[in-house]
Amino acid sequence: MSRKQVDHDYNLRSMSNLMGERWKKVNDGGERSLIKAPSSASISSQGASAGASAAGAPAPPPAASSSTTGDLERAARKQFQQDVTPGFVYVLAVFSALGGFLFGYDTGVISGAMLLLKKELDLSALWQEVLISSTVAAAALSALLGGFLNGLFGRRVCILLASFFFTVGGIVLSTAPSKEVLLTGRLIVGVGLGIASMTVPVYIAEASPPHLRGQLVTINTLFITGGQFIASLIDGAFSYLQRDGWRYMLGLSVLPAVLQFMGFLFLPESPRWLIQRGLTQKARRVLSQIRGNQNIDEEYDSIKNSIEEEEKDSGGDGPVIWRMLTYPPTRRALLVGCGLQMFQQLSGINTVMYYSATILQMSGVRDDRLAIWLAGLTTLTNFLFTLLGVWLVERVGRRKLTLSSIIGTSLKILLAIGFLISAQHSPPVTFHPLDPAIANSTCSKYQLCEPCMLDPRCGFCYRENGSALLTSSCVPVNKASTEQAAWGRCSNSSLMRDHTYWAYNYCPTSYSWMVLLALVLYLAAFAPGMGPMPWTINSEIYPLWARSTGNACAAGVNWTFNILVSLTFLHLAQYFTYYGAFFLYSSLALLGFVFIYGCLPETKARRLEEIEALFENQLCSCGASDSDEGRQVEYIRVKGSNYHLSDNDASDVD
Ligand SMILES: O[C@H]1[C@H](O)[C@@H](O)[C@H](O)[C@@H](O)[C@H]1O
Repeated sequence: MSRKQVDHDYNLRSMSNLMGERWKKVNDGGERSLIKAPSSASISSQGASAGASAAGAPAPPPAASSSTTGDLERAARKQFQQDVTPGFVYVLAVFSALGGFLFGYDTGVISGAMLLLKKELDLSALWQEVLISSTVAAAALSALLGGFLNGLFGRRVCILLASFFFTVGGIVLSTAPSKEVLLTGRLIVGVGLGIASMTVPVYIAEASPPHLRGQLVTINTLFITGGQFIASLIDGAFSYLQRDGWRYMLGLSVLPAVLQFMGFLFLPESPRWLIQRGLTQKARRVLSQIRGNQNIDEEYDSIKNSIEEEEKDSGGDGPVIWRMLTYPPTRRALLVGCGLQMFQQLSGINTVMYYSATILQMSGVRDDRLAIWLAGLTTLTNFLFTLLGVWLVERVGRRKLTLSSIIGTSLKILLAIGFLISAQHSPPVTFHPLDPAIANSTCSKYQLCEPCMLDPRCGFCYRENGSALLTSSCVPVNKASTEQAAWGRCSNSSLMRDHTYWAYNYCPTSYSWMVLLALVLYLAAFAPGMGPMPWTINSEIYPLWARSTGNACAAGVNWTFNILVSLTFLHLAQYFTYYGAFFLYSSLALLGFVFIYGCLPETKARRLEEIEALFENQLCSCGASDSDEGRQVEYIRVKGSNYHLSDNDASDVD
């Protein structure tokens, strides 16, 4: 029997297991059960006839014509999908995804808060870096710890714990009297972030029906990007409140955190975790609650059997990570999961998310506030295009979506080109001050703005007349505040009248629009695929015994590369120039494409329990199973036996 045939049978078996004895009365007594991963065509054509049929209107006679039969199938499918997706699973997904919202909010809000904090608490550059990166570092560690906690206490307790940390962290931050207390608050929030980032996708995946799983888990990333967008609005709005504005920015996260905590007091534990812990009665109750009191016997049995099978296969005793590494399918899944998270971060998303205001300034947007609001435009783009990802994930599948997205992220090259053109048109230094103290400084040696701006000790002071730059000089920056020069016309805001400007970290240029356009295009490519898919795919590729640990490791990799990329970005830009840094990110995206093309199998519409089989072959032979992607299995219960629609003429049905 060919592999394809085996796959096909396997799928038939598992799908019919999943569906069990779900019968739908359609038409005059003809009984059928349908399942099919919805294709775009089928979705869009579920029109009025389906609605009428679902509403109980009489259906046309069976087998009259293939189009009538098609209507019936669509009606039955629609009815069926309505039945298998009771609203409760959406409530559960949304409350869980509040964890994603807090992830986005807390990582996003700090950049705007920092602008105010550094002035009010007189923070040095080191303290600013510590406050920003401490949260991400704490998240990396607690994501790893979260794997252990998840296995031990379950998903629900972990989400409760995460929202508790978010709440306490938010309160500490908003009331902090000193930078040390602020650091404590940021660390507490980081612990919550790590736990939430690895638990929420797992919890949603374990509670969702297969045909909606991708979409529901992707909602979590939608909430992450939504959190980042709201954070940028809040940053913009409170930036006008020079005193204590940061307290509101940081403290507002308490509201969604409390909401999530309250919600999870009432939401159930993951049925899969309960079965694994032997709490079978409870698991049954929860499963039927999530499935809207439908008959869950088959689903329950199939999860239970798979868990027992998995445990036999899982390579015996020892710590889970060891068993994962010594059992080839989980080892491969782990490599794919961690690789995806690594390439997500290496594509440089957080250089854009955390530094977009700075990038815009570097590209010549002079006004602070304008830069903050334009940064809001980039977070909005990220959010809107993640929404596109939610829509696409069950239609085109994870693999195609991820591949096309990572290819698109090499659009960062436009960012590089924008910076390159600006650098090539860098304004010259036309005025060399005579003061001996300054004349001997390194800054006075630069002939162009570009090298002057790349040296953190120097800034560009110039006067503008229309579009012409006059008397421009490269002078040392004031060590106490980068907002002024150490000497001369730009050392004091009262002297900076008469169209005189101080540019630290950027050069005046007329190519800012190109950078903004490149940012938007890059995000439009990144957000539907590379943003959500690493989280979604990780939530589905491990067998249950390895799921917590696999997700913990992958989330740990995500946070670790997050911190590596965001901390090195400004230094990288300094050594390789901005365009050099962006060229580097573009080439890493191409490397990621090769990895994903070779190693990522399609998991769309498969039951969590059958995904392990996708990793049974050598790693990087997954690309070969491309043909599976288009496969859609449609089952019709025809007078008592399973029937594969594509093998026969539709008019044979019933
Ligand atoms: O998937 C998310 C999302 O794309 C965010 O915008 C980004 O900041 C995170 O680092 C990433 O993990």
